[in-house]
Amino acid sequence: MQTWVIKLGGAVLNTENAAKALFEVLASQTQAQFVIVHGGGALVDSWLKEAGFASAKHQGLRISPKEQMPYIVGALAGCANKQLMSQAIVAGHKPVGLSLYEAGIISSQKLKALGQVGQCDSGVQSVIPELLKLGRLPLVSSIGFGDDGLWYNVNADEAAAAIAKELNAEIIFMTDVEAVLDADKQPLHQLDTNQINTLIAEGVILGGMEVKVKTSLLAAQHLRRGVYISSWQKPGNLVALLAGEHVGTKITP
Ligand SMILES: Nc1ncnc2c1ncn2[C@@H]1O[C@H](COP(=O)(O)OP(=O)(O)O)[C@@H](O)[C@H]1O
Ligand SMILES: CC(=O)N[C@@H](CCC(=O)OP(=O)(O)O)C(=O)O
Repeated sequence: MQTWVIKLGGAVLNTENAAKALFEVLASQTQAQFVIVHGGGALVDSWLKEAGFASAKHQGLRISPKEQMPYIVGALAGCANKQLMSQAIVAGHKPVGLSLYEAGIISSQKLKALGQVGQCDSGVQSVIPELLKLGRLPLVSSIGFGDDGLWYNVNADEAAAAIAKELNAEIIFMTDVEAVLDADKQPLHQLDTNQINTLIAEGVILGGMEVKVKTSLLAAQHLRRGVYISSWQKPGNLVALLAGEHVGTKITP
């Protein structure tokens, strides 16, 4: 059976029942098995603000000082993961919440200047195949651990791509916009390497979307086929994408 990794942007948690609607669609798609990798950037923003921290991003990645990590881990591996778990249960799934470590990924520091931001390295054995055999729905946060036992904040798009690679699975990125938009805010149906580089250089694609298109491109190159970025706002998008139809933006290798 084909395995699909679905990257769910954290903003899905701000729209009531949006995740539940998506999980209901997944429950109806019995021809495939699913692994959810989720973000929660907006939740991290609010938890850090409430705790009195300033938070900055560099090319879409949150600079993560050690002293902020308890809040970042609490928001992502705790609150966001467990909120999604609630909605998955209500939609009829039997979810299991995981961090990247249990999902087979070892993390390490990406760049000293970014603090505890992690990259995804060589794997440990993943428990995901066994969970899928048991009919469970893995819900993976983007909190990683290193061989050194330190915890890391990994961008959730990068985390999803690493897990898809590890599982040899298909991947879909579901975010809060219908498609990648051009300078006139019109949806772009397809993007290749050259167009991506140009739009980033022109400042049309920036922030979280910059990480997403770069990561999608790497995933597309690995899979040797197009990878889609679309919105979780219309759950029907997921059915169409699984059926191989065009929704949102296709990133081609
Ligand atoms: N060219 C672009 N087209 C669409 N969205 C863009 C673009 N450039 C930047 N963005 C921003 O990227 C956001 C999606 O990235 P991000 O917030 O990281 O999503 P997610 O949490 O789903 O991973 C959009 O909501 C939008 O604000
Ligand atoms: C290093 C880094 O940037 N980590 C992200 C992890 C969460 C995330 O990626 O959430 P979304 O998918 O909702 O954007 C952050 O702290 O915001």
